[in-house]
Amino acid sequence: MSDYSLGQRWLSETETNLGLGIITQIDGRQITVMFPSNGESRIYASNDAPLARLQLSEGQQAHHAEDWSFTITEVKEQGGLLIYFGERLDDGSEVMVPESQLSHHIAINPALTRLVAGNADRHDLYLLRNQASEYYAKWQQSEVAGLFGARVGLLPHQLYVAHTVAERYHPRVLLADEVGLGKTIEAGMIMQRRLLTGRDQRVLVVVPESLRNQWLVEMRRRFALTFSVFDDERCEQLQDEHDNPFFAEQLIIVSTDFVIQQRWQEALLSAEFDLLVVDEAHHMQPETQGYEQLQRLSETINDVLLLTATPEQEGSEGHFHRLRLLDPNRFDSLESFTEQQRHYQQLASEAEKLSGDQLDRLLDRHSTGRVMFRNRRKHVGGFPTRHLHVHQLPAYTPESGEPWWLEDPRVSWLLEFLKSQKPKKTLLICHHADDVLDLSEALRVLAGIHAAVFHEGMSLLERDRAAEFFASAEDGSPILLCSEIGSEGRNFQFVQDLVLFDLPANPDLLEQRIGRLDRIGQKDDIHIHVPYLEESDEALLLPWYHQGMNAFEQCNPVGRQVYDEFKEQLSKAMTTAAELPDELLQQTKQRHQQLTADAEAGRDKLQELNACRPAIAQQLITSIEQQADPDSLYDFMEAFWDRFGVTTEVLDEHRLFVRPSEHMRVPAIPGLREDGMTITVDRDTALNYEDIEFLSWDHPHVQAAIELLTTEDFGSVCVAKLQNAALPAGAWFVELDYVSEVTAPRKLGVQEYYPQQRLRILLDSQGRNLTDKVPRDALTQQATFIDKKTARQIVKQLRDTAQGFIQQQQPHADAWRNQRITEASEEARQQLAGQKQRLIELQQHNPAVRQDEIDAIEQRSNALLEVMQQASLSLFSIRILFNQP
Ligand SMILES: Nc1ncnc2c1ncn2[C@@H]1O[C@H](COP(=O)(O)OP(=O)(O)OP(=O)(O)O)[C@@H](O)[C@H]1O
Repeated sequence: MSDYSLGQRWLSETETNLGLGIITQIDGRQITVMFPSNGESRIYASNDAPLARLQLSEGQQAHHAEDWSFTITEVKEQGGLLIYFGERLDDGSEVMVPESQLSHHIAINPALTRLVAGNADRHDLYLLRNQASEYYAKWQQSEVAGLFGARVGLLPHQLYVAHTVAERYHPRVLLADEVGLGKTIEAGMIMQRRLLTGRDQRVLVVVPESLRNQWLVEMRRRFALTFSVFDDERCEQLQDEHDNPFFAEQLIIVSTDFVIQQRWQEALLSAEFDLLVVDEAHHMQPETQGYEQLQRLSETINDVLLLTATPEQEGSEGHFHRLRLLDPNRFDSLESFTEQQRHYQQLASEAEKLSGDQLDRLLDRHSTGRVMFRNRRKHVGGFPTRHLHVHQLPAYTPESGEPWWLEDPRVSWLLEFLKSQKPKKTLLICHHADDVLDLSEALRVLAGIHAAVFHEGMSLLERDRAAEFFASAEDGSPILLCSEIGSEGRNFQFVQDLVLFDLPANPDLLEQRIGRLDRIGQKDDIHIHVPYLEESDEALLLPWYHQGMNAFEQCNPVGRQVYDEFKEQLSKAMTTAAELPDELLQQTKQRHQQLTADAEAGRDKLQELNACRPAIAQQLITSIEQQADPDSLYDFMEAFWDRFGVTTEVLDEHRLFVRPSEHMRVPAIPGLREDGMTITVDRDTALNYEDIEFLSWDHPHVQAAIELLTTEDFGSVCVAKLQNAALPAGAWFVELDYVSEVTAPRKLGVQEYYPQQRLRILLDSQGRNLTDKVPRDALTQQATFIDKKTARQIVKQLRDTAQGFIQQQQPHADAWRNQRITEASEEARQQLAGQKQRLIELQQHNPAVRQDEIDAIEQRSNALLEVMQQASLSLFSIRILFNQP
């Protein structure tokens, strides 16, 4: 008598992806099975059909074709058909479901489906799948996920800032490290961690036009982040296809001028960016269009990073307003902010006695605390010495009609200087673009030198080409002539000689100019040359800076304050005197010393306490170094490439070439270029060879490999052989891996509290739980390959018993999941209560703290607790180990 009846549900053993089929015809020696998932039918010989009957049991969950689920309480058979009795999950009502009414989407887990269908993969694919899942869980839970993959040296101050800021639910901070300490790198790291962990998805970067390309290149080169530059032309083109052109990309760079012109204001405001980054933010001055636009953007975008090395370059009021833009509750009045600054010294001595949360609270309440991070060279260390070389030259009176450069003694000095410099390179900065053009003409006419130039009259492309021409070691230009736009943000640390052809009156601008050379990556001492004419402005400014403030050879954090106090006297002296009056010099000196001492004991001390906590920074570095584990990463990827048909060719100890082959298991793997790519897992090699891929757990190709292995079926069921003489022949074990995770809108940031969780259960052939007694690795070491045919036979022989065991374990797995939910909920509740408390405390001092912000924390907490209750539990993989000594 045939086992088959019309209406029975069967799985195809060879094509489990067809879902659950239904017998629609039994015709002598043939049966027809229809698969509703794609409407196709298959005809099989009834004596040899590769089919497995789906028989669910008591306690299991099943899914009805009308899209509801139920828990089976009883199973009966009637005329060859199974009838399931049970309780609906949604309304608790009792139901009776003939098997023909089951959904074709198999409600049970894919691993179990494959087991039932008698399918098994190779042991190595199973191991790879489990490794991928373990690595993913580890990565998700790592406090440094997203910080592995940047092509940078691991510098404590940068990692501390990046980690602290990226951790916040909605970070809004001013990154104000001194010039050249790596604010762009910090911003990149914050972005990377937030993008990879799903906290942010859409980023808008606003930078001065002169830095647009540098940002683009730096983000690609250091972080493998591909930004798109948007300008008028690009937006106009995109307007045809998109109502809002900014939705065309996720990572966008625009220039500050683009934002200021306001043409795209409404589109920018409604483009749903998660993170706004503004470089050289000191230019955004209150009561300007730029500031207003920035303010509006910062009101609609939750996460904001403002970057400036000289926060007070345009005055302290502007600084206050930018802080206010970040946290209007904390910085509600200029008067109280100014008043607070008067007490910084007292605060600093109190703060020095505190640590951890107590310190944070104090800094938060009474200084720029949470909102501003300023690291200083002095504390970072390792910077080269700066040397000043002054060259006094006679004044001259221009003769009418002649170009000035024919007579100006600074030009002849420059020619001699360049001769003596060969083959070293020189950067020259002066204020005006006109002077740059004239000097370029002078060098060409008088000495046949082709100078690279960089000024606001050039297109962006021309500027970047000029910078490249200058940087080229073999045939590049010996000098780059820059107007003031080259004095901010650019990277020229491969140069050691800076000529200041004129001097700015603002000390912060001077610091910015020197910062082009004095930045991370500068390996040698720096030489600053100031050729100046007697009786010129520079003849006064030079001693004012040098003797008055030592501003050339040292960083000058109080320069702007000194300038504010003396600018009128200085400007008057420049119009009336040939030399700096001694009295003014002495006053400047005294005041500078005093302000420096005050700042050291007050403002700077507080900033230092906030900007980097060395023990935490060191811990982050240790975590990255330990968890990066390049050897395991390499082994894992090598096994992956091998199983998925990617060819590899060893180039040297640290470099490997990988390329898709014709025998790929899947058509394409994200992050792997079609024409192949050279990779390394070694950080130093990645820093030395910028054109090769730095593979880390953060890299898109590694992430794609992990996703492929864990979300598809590869390796979900396997059979392996044990050869253990201490055990009877035929003894067997089943090892189950469960995964629990929460699906929720990414912005809720649920993985912070409930990352993917894993549970392992090992049972022997009597169903006894041996999980704690026999670790996974011990079994893996003894396990050997079994051929596919034997594996299938074993699966078919054991699947019913194994299924029964799995069913028995369900309550245990459920209890484990519930425990995880309870723990994660408690952690979320406590942490969010702390955040709420901070705002409530602030509100007591500052009525501007809005109730809706406090409510927002409460709402997030409630939403998190709710979604975590829905954490899924799935059987991720099944391994059967069969003893054949
Ligand atoms: N951790 C690092 N590893 C390698 N290079 C780094 C690192 N940090 C910074 N750099 C390099 O040092 C230079 C200065 O960094 P960056 O441009 O981020 O500084 P910045 O503080 O933004 O400068 P500025 O104040 O001039 O705007 C850049 O060339 C950058 O690539």
